[in-house]
Amino acid sequence: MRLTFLFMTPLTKLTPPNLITDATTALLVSAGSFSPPTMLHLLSLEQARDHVRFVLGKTVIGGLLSPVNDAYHKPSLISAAHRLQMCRLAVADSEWIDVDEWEAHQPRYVPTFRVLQHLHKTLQATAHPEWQRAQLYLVGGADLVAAMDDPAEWPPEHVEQLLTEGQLLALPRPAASPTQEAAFQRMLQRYPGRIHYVEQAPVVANVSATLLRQQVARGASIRYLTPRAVEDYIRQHRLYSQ
Ligand SMILES: Nc1ncnc2c1ncn2[C@@H]1O[C@H](COP(=O)(O)OP(=O)(O)OP(=O)(O)O)[C@@H](O)[C@H]1O
Ligand SMILES: NC(=O)c1ccc[n+]([C@@H]2O[C@H](COP(=O)(O)O)[C@@H](O)[C@H]2O)c1
Repeated sequence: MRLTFLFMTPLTKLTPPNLITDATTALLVSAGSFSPPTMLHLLSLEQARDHVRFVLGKTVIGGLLSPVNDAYHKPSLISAAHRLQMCRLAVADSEWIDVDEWEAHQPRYVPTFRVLQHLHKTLQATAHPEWQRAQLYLVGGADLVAAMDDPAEWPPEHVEQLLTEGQLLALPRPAASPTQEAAFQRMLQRYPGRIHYVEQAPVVANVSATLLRQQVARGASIRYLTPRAVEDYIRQHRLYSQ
């Protein structure tokens, strides 16, 4: 039997309730493959936090990376054990971003709205109203939002549930195709006020996990594209090198 209950969402990096003076609080979560995590995954959360603080006027109590379950079966996925460890290394020096292992340790694939549901329940189970009332924001690239327009990939009821549990915070991603652009615009129109677009994000970069895997496979540098500890881990374990 797998002891999935042992993998609790970590709350240790959340802003202590006694330091929260704002009435409106937010928790940010980034769900993805993280195969491997890149600097842009981390920068996206930093830029999302600034947007929520300065534009939406809320106190951000924390940020989480939620690596997808192995059962997602995306061809580029390596085992969750490696992806979790790389994510832990990536956020080790962050005072506010942590890794939520719950999704990766479930016995099957977890649709993203369930990840948010689980976070909501976790916050409700604390004794702190400042955390309990935190609004959940799923942070991702505009490509993630565009993908939600495709019912074959994202069943509409999953998107509806997701936007009942929380809101979306999208960052620009370069090299979007016209089809993706159109899908993104349709999503913005379909869910007014539920999708926030950080159009003026100070840093927009064409960095993806795919790029890092390609760099490693051809023996090229990934320095500064991911934290040094992640780079070292990739080399030590000879990941992505075939
Ligand atoms: N350069 C980037 N700018 C903005 N968002 C990004 C960037 N890279 C990744 N993201 C977002 O991070 C989230 C997690 O994505 P994921 O781990 O699947 O990354 P990816 O780099 O797109 O992966 P892959 O290249 O393997 O498809 C997604 O919402 C994705 O849009
Ligand atoms: N129906 C769903 O909830 C659904 C569908 C597709 C992708 N996702 C999520 O989106 C994230 C990014 O996936 P990709 O790496 O395939 O873009 C992952 O966390 C994945 O679980 C969720």
